[in-house]
Amino acid sequence: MYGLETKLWIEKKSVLGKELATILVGLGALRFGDFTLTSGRRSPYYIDLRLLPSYPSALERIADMYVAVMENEIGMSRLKVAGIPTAGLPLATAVSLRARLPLIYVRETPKLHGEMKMIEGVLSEGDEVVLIDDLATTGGSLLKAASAVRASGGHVSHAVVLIDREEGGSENLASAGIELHAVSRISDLLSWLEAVGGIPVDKVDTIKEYLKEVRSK
Ligand SMILES: O=P(O)(O)OC[C@H]1O[C@H](OP(=O)(O)OP(=O)(O)O)[C@H](O)[C@@H]1O
Ligand SMILES: O=C(O)c1cc(=O)[nH]c(=O)[nH]1
Repeated sequence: MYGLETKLWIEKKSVLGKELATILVGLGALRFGDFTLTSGRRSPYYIDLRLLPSYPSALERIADMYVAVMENEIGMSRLKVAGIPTAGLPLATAVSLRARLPLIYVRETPKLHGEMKMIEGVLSEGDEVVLIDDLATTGGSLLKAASAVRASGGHVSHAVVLIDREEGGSENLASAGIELHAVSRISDLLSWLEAVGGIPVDKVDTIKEYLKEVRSK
């Protein structure tokens, strides 16, 4: 059985998810069409969280949601946050400012001039690093960043995203010893939007069908 504090956090997190869904729909960040994802997978929906930094008040609220997840599910002492460019970097920067935690960022490929680094900022042997990205699909981008941080001596046990698209990311990260934390899962966002009529019924069905198909593979 969960303790009272955990039950309270579950309630709070559910409210955060509803607020997140409202922000996403309000900003037009939830798109429908035929999208090729970074993993090569084809998806009938896409969430564009790169819009968020163009709306500072929304970005600030979103940063506080990440911080709430970190406080309640990870603990905040002696952490560094690592932003995963491109989408994750402005979000991690906002989290770093709200939580007063040091920021590093992990390039996708090592820089080919200057200091030729893959990781920017101050990372020391043994530092506890929490990865921050906008969302997880397969978890491949987070795994790649975790490898780079670990190769430079950092410890990575947690990753935080706004949205878990529930396409294997959590399981793939768990096999590398990383717990995935998400402000909300796509299925929870969808339930709320369906309940309040936040998106058309045929769009809800499109995502549900897609999730069913992904899960059956
Ligand atoms: O869990 P995964 O299967 O790795 O997919 C999720 C990743 O895909 C997107 O990044 P993208 O590669 O489009 O790069 P960008 O942030 O630079 O636009 C997103 O921002 C995540 O980083
Ligand atoms: O998996 C991805 O590449 C991806 C999915 C999504 O919804 N949004 C995004 O920016 N990337």
